[in-house]
Amino acid sequence: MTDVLASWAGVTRRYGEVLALDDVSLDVPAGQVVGLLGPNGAGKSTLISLLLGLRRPDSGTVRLFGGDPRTPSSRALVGSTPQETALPATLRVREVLDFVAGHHPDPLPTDRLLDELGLAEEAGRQTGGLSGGQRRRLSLALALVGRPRLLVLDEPTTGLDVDARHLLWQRVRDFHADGGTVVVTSHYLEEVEALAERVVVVSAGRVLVDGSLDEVRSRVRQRRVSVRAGALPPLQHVVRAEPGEQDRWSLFTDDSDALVRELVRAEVPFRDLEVATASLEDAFLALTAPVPGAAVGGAAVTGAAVAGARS
Ligand SMILES: Nc1ncnc2c1ncn2[C@@H]1O[C@H](COP(=O)(O)OP(=O)(O)OP(=O)(O)O)[C@@H](O)[C@H]1O
Repeated sequence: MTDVLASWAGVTRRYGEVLALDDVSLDVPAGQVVGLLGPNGAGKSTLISLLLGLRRPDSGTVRLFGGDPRTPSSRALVGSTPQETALPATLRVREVLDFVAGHHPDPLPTDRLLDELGLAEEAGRQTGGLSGGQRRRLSLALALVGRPRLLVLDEPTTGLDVDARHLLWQRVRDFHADGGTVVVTSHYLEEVEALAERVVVVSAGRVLVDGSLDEVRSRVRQRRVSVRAGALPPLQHVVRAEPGEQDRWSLFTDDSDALVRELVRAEVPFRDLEVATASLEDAFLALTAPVPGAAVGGAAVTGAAVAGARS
């Protein structure tokens, strides 16, 4: 049987009136890199905080290494970087890392870690004076120093420049190549693409899609074709149609070439054609639209009906 390192089973969690997680079930087997992808407020951080034993579910069960996430022996095998890194401002980079290393039975050599994360020159600096990127890298070093089996990263590179982001990703890939398991949250498709082999799309507290990177990529990578047109016929290649100002339509599609050909073939008298990459937020909306199978033209019928009523 596959060794499951982390699991949520039928988990629901509220904050007062807010339903942050709604009956979520997920398993993370050993050796996998799982990306939790979703817009702000989707429930990603709540999933993580339950896994780390920082919060309890209202119902359902969360397991870490098969046991209660609050058990100290389980938590010793997890390395995590919280979203907001709170470091003691007056301590030096090496002091903080040595201090945390001292709490683990078999820590990684701290000099090697500082080197790998591009922090060797900052080793003698107080953490209060570090840049955002340096703080994130130190935070990853702290997560790795105890040789965890599971690495939990909550939006690890938000706000970082490209170089800092790539360096951090590389270290996470190395961890995985050595057999490590990773759960990483992000609202960047790019980050999830760089790291994860399996992607779980979370939105409004629910799991929308759970599949391979390729599978999820094909469902969330959409184009927005924008045209001015009075009325639209049903269009097969439209996943979702959104009316805008002055007869403008935003048509979301998996295949913008095919959609434009379809518009021409249907002799739609469109003007001001624009094609752009749809945002992930738009893709999430398409995924939550009540059209089974996402790539069918049902949404276009709604759009056409709206257009017809308006013209
Ligand atoms: N302490 C809290 N009190 C009240 N509501 C909260 C609290 N923490 C989270 N929420 C709400 O629960 C929902 C899920 O939040 P959560 O932080 O888990 O989402 P997220 O996907 O991690 O978003 P982000 O990317 O913005 O961190 C949101 O509606 C959020 O506003």
